[in-house]
Amino acid sequence: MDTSMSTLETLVRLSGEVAARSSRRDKIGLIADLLGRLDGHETELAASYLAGAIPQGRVGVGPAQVDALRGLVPVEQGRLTLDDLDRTFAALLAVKGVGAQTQRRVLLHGLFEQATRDEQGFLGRLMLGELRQGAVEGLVMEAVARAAGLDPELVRRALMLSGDPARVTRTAFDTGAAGLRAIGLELFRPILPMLAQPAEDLDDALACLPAPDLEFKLDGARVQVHKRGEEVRVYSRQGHEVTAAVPEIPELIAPLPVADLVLDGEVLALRADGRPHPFQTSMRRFGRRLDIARLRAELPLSAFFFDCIQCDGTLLIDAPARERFGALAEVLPERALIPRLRPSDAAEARVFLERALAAGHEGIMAKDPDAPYAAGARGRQWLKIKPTHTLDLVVLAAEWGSGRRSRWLSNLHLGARDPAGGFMMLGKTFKGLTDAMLNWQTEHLSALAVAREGQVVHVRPELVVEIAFNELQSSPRYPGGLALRFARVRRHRPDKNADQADDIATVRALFRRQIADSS
Ligand SMILES: Nc1ncnc2c1ncn2[C@@H]1O[C@H](COP(=O)(O)OP(=O)(O)OP(=O)(O)O)[C@@H](O)[C@H]1O
Repeated sequence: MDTSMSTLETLVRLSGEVAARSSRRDKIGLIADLLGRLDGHETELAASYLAGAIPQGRVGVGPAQVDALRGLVPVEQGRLTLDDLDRTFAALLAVKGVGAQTQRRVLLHGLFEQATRDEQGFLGRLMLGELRQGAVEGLVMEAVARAAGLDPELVRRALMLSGDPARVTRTAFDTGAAGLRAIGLELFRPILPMLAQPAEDLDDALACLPAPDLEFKLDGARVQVHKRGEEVRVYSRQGHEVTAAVPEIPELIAPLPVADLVLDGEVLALRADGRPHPFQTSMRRFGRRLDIARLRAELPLSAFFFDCIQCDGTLLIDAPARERFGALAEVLPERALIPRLRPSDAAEARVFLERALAAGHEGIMAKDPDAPYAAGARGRQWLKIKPTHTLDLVVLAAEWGSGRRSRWLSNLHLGARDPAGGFMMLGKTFKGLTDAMLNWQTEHLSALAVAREGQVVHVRPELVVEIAFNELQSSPRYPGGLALRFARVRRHRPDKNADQADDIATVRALFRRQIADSS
């Protein structure tokens, strides 16, 4: 390796080069070259940091602290090694008790004072989790496979199960294919959820999956539940532990007579008549830390499970969906199973969709009964069928309101993700926002503010919002050449990261379909 540069400097430079290249092969080649040149511990650290993951997990540093650290005078010539970083992260986690804050500050200052300007930027993003993107992780894992001469599928699977890029890299280089195959699912370490693709409508879904299983699509929060013996923990879609907020789930799952269990499902608040509360109401319970007992009496949560990833010592991830659902039906009481049907024809499917909508639900899912559980993937094995068009977009800026709304950030500037990096603005809206939502977004967006320009507050592109709209129109005003018509906010999606928002390719595909439908 280039001995005139420290390993951190090399890594940061490479990360910039990878972002600048558009070809996936080039990106993988660059990363694989670096991994091949490093040795031992530094290889696994490099893979992990490039994938945006700190092997020790979260280091508990917030945006304000990072801003202060980035204000420190940088060095001209980098000298930090990846081992230096690793030691600092380990030390940060080890400090506890009286004086811990001061000690943490000293450690962080020590690190940032030895970093170049670019390294400071990289470290900040790494600690805030901003580098952790599925797409980048995929590239790094392919590079590991290439550098270690292994099947990329094997590496991808090991990462999916362990969620730990450093461990997968170490195993790939140390014990190869046999080691990777031995990596199983670890209880109490959530895996990425399988995701769905939108179908245009029921006919489109049936054309794609002629003999699907249909399920209600409930509008709540995704949960992954792990159980070992009596111990049960619940994780959000993002992999954060939320057990304390949803005591109904451990109460339901802990007594089940199986040694271990990993379940996938949705939790939501139902009214006394069994119809769902609006999503925002369900979210008042989910993710809550305080006052749970009181709120629980007022707003009880119900969990509905639709997948079983492990049951009683058997990993079911590669088993066909029908088998996984069979396992679910065997262990869970009927009331905790998602309403589900294998329709014998299109008419029966339509009745099921109408039943779901009449019961106040969002739509239905069509699932391939033979498909394995594809963690982290958004494929055609799961199709979602919803009657209205919605997109998950990212807030790029917000404008202070006027009149009654003058104390709130109101009009949102919305962008779709650009797979080449950044976001493409598609329009603005202040419609659909209740006072509670205005309060919430004003607080959250203020914390993300980076610059002010008159009434406009530019923010870090992190908040995802679900936008309903009537149609797309071509527009020379916006960089993607498209704009939303009659856009309104359906809800904030704090459960999603910006890299999970819809991308411009999805928007363009919608536009093409719209043109085809109207011609
Ligand atoms: N029966 C079901 N099977 C799978 N997912 C379901 C089901 N019912 C509700 N859901 C929810 O729908 C989502 C599936 O759609 P997708 O994978 O596209 O996630 P999403 O982007 O959050 O979708 P949306 O915004 O439409 O809820 C899941 O994440 C889950 O939270």
